[in-house]
Amino acid sequence: MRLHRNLVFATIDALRDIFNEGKYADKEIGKALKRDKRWGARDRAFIAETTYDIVRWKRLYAEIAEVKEPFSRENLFRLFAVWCVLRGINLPDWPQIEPTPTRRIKGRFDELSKIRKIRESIPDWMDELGEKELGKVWDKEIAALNEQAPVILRANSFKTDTRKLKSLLLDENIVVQPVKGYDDALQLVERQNVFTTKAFKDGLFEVQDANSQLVASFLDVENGMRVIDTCAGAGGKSLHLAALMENKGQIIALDIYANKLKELKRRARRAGAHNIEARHIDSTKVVKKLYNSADRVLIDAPCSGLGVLSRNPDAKWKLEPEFLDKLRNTQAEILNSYSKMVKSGGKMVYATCSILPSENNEQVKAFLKRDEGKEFKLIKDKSMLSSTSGYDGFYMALLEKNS
Ligand SMILES: C[S@@+](CC[C@H](N)C(=O)[O-])C[C@H]1O[C@@H](n2cnc3c(N)ncnc32)[C@H](O)[C@@H]1O
Repeated sequence: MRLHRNLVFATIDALRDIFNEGKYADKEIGKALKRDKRWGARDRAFIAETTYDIVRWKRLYAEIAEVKEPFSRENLFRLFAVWCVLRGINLPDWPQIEPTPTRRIKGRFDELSKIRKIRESIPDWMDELGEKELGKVWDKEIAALNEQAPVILRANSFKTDTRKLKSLLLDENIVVQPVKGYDDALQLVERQNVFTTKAFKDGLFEVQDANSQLVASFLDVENGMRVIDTCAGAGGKSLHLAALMENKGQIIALDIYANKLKELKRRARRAGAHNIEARHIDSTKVVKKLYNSADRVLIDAPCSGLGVLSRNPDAKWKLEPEFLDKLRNTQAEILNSYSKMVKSGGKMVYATCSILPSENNEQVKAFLKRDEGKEFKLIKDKSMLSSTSGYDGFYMALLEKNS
């Protein structure tokens, strides 16, 4: 592989802002990609994938390169040199890149790979927590979460189906395959930008992980129901619920962030979902008004996101144990409060994109024991691991309120 100086420099600048200024990887990559309009698909893929790789492997590479944060520009180039050597790419003869003995990098890699938290490039606390909560499974799970996530589409059943969409995408030179066990899912054979396709602009699909596509179906919705998506964000699940309900009935999409709901409305228009009403939670009144009113309630709770590390590797470095404690309290409060929106005989799904029992089944168990949960019973739950499914880690529990 021949390395292009301007692409590498853009990558180094993005890494500087992500590592030293705490910026979000997806935003910085987006900014970097706008630097030169002449860059083609491969150039853009190089910047995105190299940046994500170095973010993912920050701890391992920093230990190999013997550099510490905050990283100077020289340090960032040393991390980049490690990336090159471990991928078998010849180091370019540039003044920014110190001549580094390849053998030394490989030797340190072999040595350091014996220690899991360094091999898997995660903070000490995360490794301890993963082992405490998942036991032996953690070893395989964290390895799977370090793999690059596949790109999965959800065919929008209002407008198309997987067979038709596959053929339309092929006309745009995008090859996809159905995913067994996931009715509306198509997997990209090769990573490509799908957002510029006509099919996307026409609202024929959303990009959504395969396991995430199981959540809306778990809620057991029917046409004509009143459904509340309490933590709707930009609407991934609301859009899916609207499709499952064939636009019949009502979906109320709530979130504490108005900007996310604005994006939800834009996506709903594109998808042709007309039965979603977005309501910003700007006071407790918004929630209270909805008590005992819904046939179905979805709580897609804010969580650690440990199940989606392959998609958001910078979460490894942004998450902190104290924040996780706060999140668990928020999850319990949300369960207490939003469960009140369920009508007698109605159902509720509590879901997270976490793999930690303390955010998942243990939250549900504790809820069922509290006063707020005494009218509910657990119908079924499902934990999805990345190491066994090949997709994001998710949890979902279906609960029913007594009639
Ligand atoms: C896992 S994300 C939701 C993703 C979304 N359902 C989707 O499918 O695209 C969790 C959401 O909960 C929202 N949130 C956090 N605290 C909340 C609260 N107290 N009430 C409602 N929403 C909350 C966050 O803004 C975030 O959008």
